[in-house]
Amino acid sequence: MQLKFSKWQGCGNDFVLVNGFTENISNIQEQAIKICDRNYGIGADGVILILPSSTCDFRMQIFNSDGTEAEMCGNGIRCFARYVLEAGLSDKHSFTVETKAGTIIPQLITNDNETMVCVDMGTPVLKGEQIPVTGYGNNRVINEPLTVEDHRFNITCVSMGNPHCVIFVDDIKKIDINKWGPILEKYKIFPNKTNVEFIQVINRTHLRMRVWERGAAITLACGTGACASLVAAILNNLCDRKARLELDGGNLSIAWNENDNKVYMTGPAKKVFEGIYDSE
Ligand SMILES: N[C@@H](CCC[C@H](N)C(=O)O)C(=O)O
Repeated sequence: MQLKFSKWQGCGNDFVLVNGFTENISNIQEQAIKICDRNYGIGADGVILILPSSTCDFRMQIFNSDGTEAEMCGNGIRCFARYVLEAGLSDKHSFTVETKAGTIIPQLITNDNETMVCVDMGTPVLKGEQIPVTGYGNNRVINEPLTVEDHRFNITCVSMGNPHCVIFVDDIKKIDINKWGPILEKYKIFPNKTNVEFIQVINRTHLRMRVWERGAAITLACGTGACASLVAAILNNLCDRKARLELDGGNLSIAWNENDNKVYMTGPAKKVFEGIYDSE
């Protein structure tokens, strides 16, 4: 199979983008594992398909590096938006994208030769059963104690279409993400597993974040995770409605708007290279 692709990154969270209008991948989940392999494949945190939609301008599908399909991807949708314009699939600078998390609306903004993408990420989901997190019914899960292997965490759970478990820590450098990330990702109260964010509050407009992603392990950034973390910080009265999220791979500006209850994310997206992938 020969596949035309381009490789993109948003804050170092990297993706292989494939134009589903012209390319056809059979066994996408199996192929995503091979494509994302950093030694034997192209190497990426995920594979994103750009597809036609019957309800929106486009449809996005995102597969993690372990082949599982996720509902949404914040860094990925910014790459998606720039790809659509660059590939000439649209000449509009804002359009609607159908995802498994609902309709997402990115908008491209160019200032001083730099293009950023501002995304209407929709309304955060806060009810336990809808996130989903078991054991809390339809209540919110805010700063709830969780003891795992004798270690006590305090968790705040938010869905941005995909599930996130946010943990505030005093010193992010002291957290062993490789140990706790996979344990929490698969912990029994998360029926669909979860992404796990560790946050150190620097001040009310600056949060430092590290992430363990469901289906992908540690990544340099997670856009939906940054949105969920800002919401979690506001729910715990730790920050203002708008803040800078400092991730390992760059910065995102996130705001939770009081008027429409939606979360807005602004950040970069860049093409790294393009090519043809030859899979056996
Ligand atoms: N990195 C993405 C999220 C990708 C999906 C996630 N691993 C999941 O399984 O929910 C982002 O930028 O949001």
